[in-house]
Amino acid sequence: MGGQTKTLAQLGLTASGGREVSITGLAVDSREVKAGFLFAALPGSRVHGAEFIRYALGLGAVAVLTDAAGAALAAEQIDAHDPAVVVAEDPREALAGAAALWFGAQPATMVAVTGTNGKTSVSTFTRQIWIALGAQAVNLGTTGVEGAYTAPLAHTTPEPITLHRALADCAAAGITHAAMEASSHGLDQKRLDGVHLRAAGFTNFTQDHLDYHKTFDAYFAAKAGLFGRVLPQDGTAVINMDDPRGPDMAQIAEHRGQQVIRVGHNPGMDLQLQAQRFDATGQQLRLAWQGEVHLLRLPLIGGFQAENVAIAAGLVIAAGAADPEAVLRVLPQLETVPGRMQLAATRDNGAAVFVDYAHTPDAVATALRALRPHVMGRLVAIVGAGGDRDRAKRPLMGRAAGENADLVIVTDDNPRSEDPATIRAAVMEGLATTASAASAIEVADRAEAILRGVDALQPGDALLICGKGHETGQIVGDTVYPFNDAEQASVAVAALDGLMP
Ligand SMILES: CC(=O)N[C@H]1[C@@H](OP(=O)(O)OP(=O)(O)OC[C@H]2O[C@@H](n3ccc(=O)[nH]c3=O)[C@H](O)[C@@H]2O)O[C@H](CO)[C@@H](O)[C@@H]1O[C@H](C)C(=O)N[C@@H](C)C(=O)N[C@H](CCC(=O)O)C(=O)O
Ligand SMILES: Nc1ncnc2c1ncn2[C@@H]1O[C@H](COP(=O)(O)OP(=O)(O)OP(=O)(O)O)[C@@H](O)[C@H]1O
Ligand SMILES: N[C@H](CCC[C@H](N)C(=O)O)C(=O)O
Ligand SMILES: [Mg+2]
Repeated sequence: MGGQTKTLAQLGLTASGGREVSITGLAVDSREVKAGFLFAALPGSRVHGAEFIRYALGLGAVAVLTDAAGAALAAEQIDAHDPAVVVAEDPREALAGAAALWFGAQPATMVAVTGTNGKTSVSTFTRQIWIALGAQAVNLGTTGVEGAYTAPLAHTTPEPITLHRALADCAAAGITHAAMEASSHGLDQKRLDGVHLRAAGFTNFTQDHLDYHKTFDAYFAAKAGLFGRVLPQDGTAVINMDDPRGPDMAQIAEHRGQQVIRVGHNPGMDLQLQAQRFDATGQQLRLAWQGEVHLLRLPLIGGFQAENVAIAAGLVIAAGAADPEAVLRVLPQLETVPGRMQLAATRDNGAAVFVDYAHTPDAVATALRALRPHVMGRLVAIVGAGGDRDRAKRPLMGRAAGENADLVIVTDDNPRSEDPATIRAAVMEGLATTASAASAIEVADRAEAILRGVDALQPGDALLICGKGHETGQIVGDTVYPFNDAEQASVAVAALDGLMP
């Protein structure tokens, strides 16, 4: 980690007995420990990280950060080695603070966004607005670090060491503005508690990740932590009040003394979406900032993208510096977020093929309904659900597709360790009670599903390929096979319209 050393005190940590050591780096996984490191032995969902203390000491760890249970496990493993042991009530929170202090720099102006759907879209639009206004900006999340500096990320909200390394790299590259995604896992595990936020946004709250959170209340509480804990009191909350849980989130923010920018369709909103008109390539939007009306064109498909744009505009305004009128003036420059209602191909007969990342019941319904006003003919949907993820959402995704498309093709989407046929059956089961049940088909091979979906398109029809968005692989077992929905859409159109050799 760059040859630097820091004492525990410099990282805000106090070891038992007041022991002080200098450390040369931090690791959350024992396998990544190097000589002189602090090993954060965290309680996990499968195993307590403290089980690996002996291993970490063998690799040269000189300090251990853990909780009381971990300290008891540590006592059994500390023999010849004598590390400094920091016992924290919440070691994940302590690690977040320590990682922030270890890496030091982060972009001066940072905002975060949470919500079941729309985080990548809002953070990407926020970055695009900042860049249009002349700032050096990035977004960080599902699609990596993007914008004026780029780097890959494996998670939507990385654990604190990876996150603060990325933020420090951004700052070193001259990035002054960053918009990040706050996933519910990330919030629950306090991964972003060391980030200095000016503003935070909330998009919506519907079903996902119940495999991890177990209940809707626990899932909501994790998201609410962005306003109730991470965003400081002098920060500004930007809340989508159209969502049924928006008012609850606004109340949590106000209770903390935060300013609230309200976004929504109803009168009285700070950013009010007054009217939208859709056409084949985008939409016309009447958007008012505190009563001042602006008419603008967005080259974006889907009414919900205007909501995401309004939240992004709210975050840029909330983060300060830019004049709100200037923010609204650059909105027509926004571009489609890769894999979010992205026009991937057009058939010779004019029918369009869109790729979208809808992987929750609400997203499937929202994306299909949003496409409808842009389309004159029938809507064809390709849908599948991921393996090793919330099982309860599968039939609901099938139903959402069946209720909102005219023809549905059910296929595979990252079955991972599960039996793909069982996942497809659960999606089909949800479809069974819908109007599209009779015409629905199951096609295991995703490339073939796309070919058949494209083949079904008549003039004026559109196909929405749900679930993979920007992804470039199909995960079967532990193998990632190259797969790209947008590419497959182009291949299918070329094959059917006779452009293939
Ligand atoms: C379910 C989940 O969030 N797991 C996170 C959690 O791990 P865990 O509690 O499952 O860990 P565990 O396997 O029980 O092990 C406990 C501890 O022992 C450590 N360990 C384990 C083995 C070993 O040999 N040595 C060792 O030190 C582990 O690093 C861990 O700290 O704590 C770890 C350390 O902070 C995280 O790396 C890990 O994220 C894993 C990689 C993950 O895949 N998370 C996904 C589900 C995730 O976070 N996704 C969200 C949401 C995306 C979305 O919005 O859809 C994201 O932000 O990406
Ligand atoms: N405001 C919204 N309301 C409802 N659905 C939305 C909204 N924004 C996006 N979606 C749907 O959710 C999908 C994923 O969007 P996006 O990637 O922005 O969400 P995310 O919250 O970052 O997802 P993830 O949890 O995977 O990080 C989109 O492709 C679209 O189908
Ligand atoms: N961040 C989400 C992405 C899901 C995308 C979909 N293609 C799937 O694999 O289910 C998750 O890991 O649950
Ligand atoms: Mg995302």
